[in-house]
Amino acid sequence: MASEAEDEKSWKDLLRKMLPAGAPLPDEEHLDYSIAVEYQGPPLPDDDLPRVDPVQIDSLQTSSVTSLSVSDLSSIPVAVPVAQKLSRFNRVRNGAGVKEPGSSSTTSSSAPKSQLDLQNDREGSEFEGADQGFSSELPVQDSNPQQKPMETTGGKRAAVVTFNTPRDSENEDDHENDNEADRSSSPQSSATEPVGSPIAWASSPGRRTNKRGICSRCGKGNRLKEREWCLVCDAKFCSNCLLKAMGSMPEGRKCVSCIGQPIDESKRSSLGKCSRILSRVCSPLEIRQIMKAEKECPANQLRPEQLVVNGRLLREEELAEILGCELPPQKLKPGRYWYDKDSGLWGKEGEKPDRIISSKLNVGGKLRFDASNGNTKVFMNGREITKTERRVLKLAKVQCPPDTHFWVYDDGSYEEEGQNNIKGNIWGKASTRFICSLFSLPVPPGNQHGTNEDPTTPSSRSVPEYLEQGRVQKLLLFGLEGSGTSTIFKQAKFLYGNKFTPEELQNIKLMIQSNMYKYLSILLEGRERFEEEALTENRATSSAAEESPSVVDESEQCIYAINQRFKHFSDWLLDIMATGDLDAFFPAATREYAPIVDEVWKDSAIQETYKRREELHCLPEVAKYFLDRAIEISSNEYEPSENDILYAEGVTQSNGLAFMEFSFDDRSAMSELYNENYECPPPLTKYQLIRINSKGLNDGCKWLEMFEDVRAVIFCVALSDYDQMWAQGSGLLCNKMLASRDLFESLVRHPCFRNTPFVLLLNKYDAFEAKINQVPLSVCEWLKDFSPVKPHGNIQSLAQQAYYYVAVKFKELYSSITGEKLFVAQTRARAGTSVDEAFKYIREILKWDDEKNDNFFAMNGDDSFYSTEMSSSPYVRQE
Ligand SMILES: Nc1nc2c(ncn2[C@@H]2O[C@H](COP(=O)(O)OP(=O)(O)OP(=O)(O)O)[C@@H](O)[C@H]2O)c(=O)[nH]1
Ligand SMILES: [Mg+2]
Repeated sequence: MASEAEDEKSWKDLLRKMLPAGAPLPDEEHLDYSIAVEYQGPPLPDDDLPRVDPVQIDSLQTSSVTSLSVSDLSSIPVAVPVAQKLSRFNRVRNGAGVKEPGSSSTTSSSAPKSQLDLQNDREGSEFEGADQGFSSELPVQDSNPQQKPMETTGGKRAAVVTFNTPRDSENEDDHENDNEADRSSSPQSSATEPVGSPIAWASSPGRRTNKRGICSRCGKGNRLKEREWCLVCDAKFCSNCLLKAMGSMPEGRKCVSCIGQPIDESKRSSLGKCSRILSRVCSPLEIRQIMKAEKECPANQLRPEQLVVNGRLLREEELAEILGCELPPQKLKPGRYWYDKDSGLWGKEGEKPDRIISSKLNVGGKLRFDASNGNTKVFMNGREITKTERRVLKLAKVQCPPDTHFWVYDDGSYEEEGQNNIKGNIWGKASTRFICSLFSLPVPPGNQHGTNEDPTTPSSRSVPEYLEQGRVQKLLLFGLEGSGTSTIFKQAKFLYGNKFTPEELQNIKLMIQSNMYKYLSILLEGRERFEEEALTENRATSSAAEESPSVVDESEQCIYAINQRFKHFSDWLLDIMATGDLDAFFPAATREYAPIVDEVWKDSAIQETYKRREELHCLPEVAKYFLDRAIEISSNEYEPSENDILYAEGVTQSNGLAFMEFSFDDRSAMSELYNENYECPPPLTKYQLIRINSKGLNDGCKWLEMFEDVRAVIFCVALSDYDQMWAQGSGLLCNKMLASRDLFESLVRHPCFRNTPFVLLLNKYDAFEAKINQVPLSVCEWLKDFSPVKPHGNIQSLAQQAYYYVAVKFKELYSSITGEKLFVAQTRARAGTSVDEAFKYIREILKWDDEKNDNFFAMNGDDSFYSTEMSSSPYVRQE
């Protein structure tokens, strides 16, 4: 390792070469402002830089520290041609020291390097400022009280622009580690290590704290700051230190001292993916080179000894064969895999198939029967298949009783072992390919097998998209009956361009028409009940009054009475409903009976009955919406409007499971930032929205197990349910909000969703707003502690306060189970904009979650813009 003196000399030499002949070396005063001001020793010879001992820094007094704010910097000319930027880049590549000589602000042409640094610093500072705006200013928690004055001005963290030496950062790290021994050894090491050399700190990884967001080099920052990670040692750097620590990145993002070393495997998925911070400090051309090197350089490649296939370690040539084949496994990571070379199926050992790769590769050992840990007694090419595979085969109508042995070829054709009779093509049907995609089973890429299905059926229409399963993000939408999941689902369909086909529209029309009869029959039945009750009451009161039985014209006295014609119609309809034969009469009867439906609905007896709709259990809110238009809806020409479809019940209730695929414009403010250096934006992310209604859930939760790679669970709760009762499976009535909470809890605890983020949609906010002033939230046992702050002098409405309170209750519950943060959004599902906002919010959560996992952007969930933290809720009654 070069000594400090040598290192300083070498960068000074380099600087001289870069400057015009005879130009003086820039003085030190812009180098590290805080340090330069502090230096009070005798004048130094030109070649001797002030060396500041970290201990000395510790002892600095606040008064002697000058900080330069971002606004000060803006007066310094900062235009830097690309060539200069590159020359700086190369300088770092050459391993020159990192303690940057500054330039005088007036000699712009003679000091390209330090101007760039200033620019970088400025950019970094600006960004940090923006960050703070986003995070509502989090002060850095610094455990070193002496250090604090260095960074504070007037009690607030100033945007200090310094060229911090690693000595400083070590020092800060030391404090964070509380490692006295380390600290005392620092001055000594400064004698042998070049000040500011990345090697100086990189060779002592023990010094690095894993504190979120703290730069491993300068020791500054907080958990909200963007950082770039070293792919090898996990050290992280702020935008100021990034290039100094990583140099020209010949193997991608590695500290200079980590070059040549294999990457940390947990970061493999981020190879070649540029981060925002990098795109800020490098030009697009540089980024392209770095990303290419990161993906392609030998040191970052998988090594054969990292892979076991069918129980055997791979050899060099086998790995080459896998990686070089036509259809290699994507994103291959070290691990144990199984491979069926006849079908091309490939998966992780003990798991269901993950993808289909090229067949007939000579790699690994022999496929074992228990390779995927199946227990179905159904075998495919000798491997016992998993339950999910069997379920999908069954849905695809492939006969597979126990002890079936299939032989599947790489074109998808299959036969029973030893029968020499091809029975069909497993992936031939579009519907099968769709089901595979839904349950995360692989399908051959491309539509190579054609389709023998009618291209107008929904499943075959969308097939090419389903095949791109790698990029589809599954969103599971749940909720208790009536919470609004199907409304949200339909809104998403309208919003994101999924049109209903003419066939679907026709079915919806029939459904709306038949629902109308259903609603009317509920009203007629209720009317009968109310009439009987009223008459019984009448009889009781009149017999008590007169003591003598008299003939009373009962029908005239009761507001629930209807005329004979209506009575006939009512009896006929209720009989049909009782036998469950409604569909047999429609649509034939629809037009014929439309006038009488209209008349009956407008009849005063029915209107009186409707007034007591709270007592009619199954009458949905939308009954009036449709019955008011009975004639129009019954006509042949009727075409359901978007609203009709939205309000119609039953549109999404097939098997308790409905799905759709969509994508929407991803260019949020954040993604624009991210992509600003790229010519072509990345393809739109596809989402698959899967709605399971609560009936489907009750079914032993069998569906859940099949959705293992869900990106997010969206749980929908109707806010206005807090005063509603609901019949549980056992028939017992309970508060509907409590029932929702219990269902939510059971999903959160479900092992399938252990690592899946949850988003809670508190829906029906409009109905909630209307109700909350009439019915106190505390009628729900779980919400009885709600104590609103009096509206007087309080800008938040009662509904808003109540909403936050409910959100917090769910958040508390969620975090008590998972220790994680629950994301909450408010919706009014009948309004498209509200649902659109909710999905955009969900999209940001997914991006955030991705970035969190990729370690690119270590932001804590607590800082979500949408946070409704407990601490922020003043509505929890303080005991
Ligand atoms: N006022 C209001 N009504 C809503 C809202 N969201 C849904 N609804 C209505 O509430 C009723 C139930 O909504 P659905 O979307 O069918 O609820 P679900 O979750 O699908 O329930 P099931 O279909 O019973 O499984 C429908 O009449 C919707 O029109 C909302 O935000 N505000
Ligand atoms: Mg519904």
